[in-house]
Amino acid sequence: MVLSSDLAAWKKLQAHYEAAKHYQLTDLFAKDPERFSTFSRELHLDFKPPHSPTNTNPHETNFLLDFSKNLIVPETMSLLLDLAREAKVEEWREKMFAGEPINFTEHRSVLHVALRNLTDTPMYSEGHNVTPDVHAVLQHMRETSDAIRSGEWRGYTGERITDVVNIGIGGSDLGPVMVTQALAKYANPEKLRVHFVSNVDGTHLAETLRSCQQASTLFIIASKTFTTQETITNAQSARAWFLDEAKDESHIAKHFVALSTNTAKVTEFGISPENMFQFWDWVGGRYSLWSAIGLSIAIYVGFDQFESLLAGAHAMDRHFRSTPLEENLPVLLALVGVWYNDFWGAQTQALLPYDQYLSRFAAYFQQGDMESNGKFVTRDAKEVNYQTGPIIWGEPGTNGQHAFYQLIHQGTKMIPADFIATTHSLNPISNNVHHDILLSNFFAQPEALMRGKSAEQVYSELKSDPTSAKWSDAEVQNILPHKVFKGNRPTNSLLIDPVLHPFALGSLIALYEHKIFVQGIIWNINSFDQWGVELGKQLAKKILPELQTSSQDTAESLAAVNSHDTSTNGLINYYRQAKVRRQQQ
Ligand SMILES: O=P(O)(O)OC[C@H]1O[C@](O)(CO)[C@@H](O)[C@@H]1O
Repeated sequence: MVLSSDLAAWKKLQAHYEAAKHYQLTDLFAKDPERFSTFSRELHLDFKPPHSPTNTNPHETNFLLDFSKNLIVPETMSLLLDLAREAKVEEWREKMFAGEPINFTEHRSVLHVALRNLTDTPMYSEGHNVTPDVHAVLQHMRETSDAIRSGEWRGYTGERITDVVNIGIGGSDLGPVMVTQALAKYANPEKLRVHFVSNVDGTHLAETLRSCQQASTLFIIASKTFTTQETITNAQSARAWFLDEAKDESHIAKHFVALSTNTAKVTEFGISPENMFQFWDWVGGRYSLWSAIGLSIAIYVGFDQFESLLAGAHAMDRHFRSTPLEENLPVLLALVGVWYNDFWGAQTQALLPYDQYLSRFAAYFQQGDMESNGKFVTRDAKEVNYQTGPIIWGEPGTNGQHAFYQLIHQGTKMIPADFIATTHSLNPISNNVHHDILLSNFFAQPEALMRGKSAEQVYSELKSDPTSAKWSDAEVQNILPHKVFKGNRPTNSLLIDPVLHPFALGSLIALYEHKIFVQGIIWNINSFDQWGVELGKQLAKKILPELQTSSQDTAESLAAVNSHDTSTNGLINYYRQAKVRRQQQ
């Protein structure tokens, strides 16, 4: 396979689209009373970590995926399933689980699924059983997080740790940020706070450290490569801040730990090997929250909760690996996404969690999806002639409703949207009235997007309203079109039952990870490398020395930089002049 658009099912879908583009969702529902049951799936997942009999957290969850409010009929789904089979989704799925080096541009397996394999079943990365290695690091994480949470781990003055600062970026930040927010209910921030510093902008570190004390702060330097400029710069500045107070470098051992694959660089930084948590190059950065990168999560909510998160993901892995495509939730989500992305010309995919705990969910999957599937050549190095990964965006409901939903309802773009909610609130305050209101919006928005509001409906509303009833016909005709909603806008609704506990969250994240995997296979791209982030980094390295000025420089004497295009030169020179002018004042 070279171009997916050459596949027979792709061509059939193109032909099918010619009929589908006239579909009206309301008609499809009117014609088919069984539509909801045809296009929805319930899934029960459970899995108990076999080696943790004392972990009494819930280890089961239920999902209801309703994809009936999509511009599909049974034939659409059957063609999309044909496409998945023709693209060899099942074979590639097996290759991933078998640890084959499917990330071929970096010669690596893609084995984040092994990180949540809490059983003794061997999983191999290119012939090596990684399960014992994974379990050993998990044990190290358990011991360390227990010691920090219990107060056994003390800082250099004998104080207990009250603040943990994770310094990392991209996959070494976004997952722990998202999950610690999502599981805040399970934490005790009065005893232990976590902070995340990612931006190389000094403001991020400086503002974070304002509420921390050296004697009670633990820094986690999270970097797979341990060469990422932002992270190493922040780590060096954190080290300087710490030593400014602690003075003696030997105290670093109690205040700095590293999460990395790069032992040499970690040692060079001054962190001892026993404070290093290993992971492996078969863990992609954006799939690494399940690895040692999750240490801040384990410290914040406790290792048992972290383990339950892994168990939830493992349960979803089992579902993904063994369930026929027709019943497979990640596959179904992926296929519906491909339908809009490649046949309807949709450019974006909104993720709209009606759950404040998931406030960073869309931000997390911006990296998860866009770094994975933002590719323009196939695995066989041919330029695609179809769309690959969509633009991912979103905010929690109901906030989004008061911000950007106007465009989703009445704008000119098709925005497929996933609505996500739980059946129960972890905070059923005021007799659960908040959750009922939240969920009434969760149900209403997809309904409104589908049904819209016709000119006739608007007309009768205007006529029955005492103010507008007095309007002239001309006035009515002038206002009326502004109040029309065309509707027919597609959505998925995902209900999680009962609550967003760690197991459920783990399953949810893995659901979207596998969705991204399936789409990447269908587009015949390598979803596991990220060369697209390199060029900007290379140019920044070249520019950095050009920004240097000396204390002798004046605005008049400063030589102009002219090694770039005139725009880049102009911007750099403006900055250099501003620097020098400031130093002259
Ligand atoms: O963990 P590291 O090596 O510091 O990398 C951080 C991030 O940088 C990237 O390589 C590029 O943004 C991501 O894939 C990765 O998550």
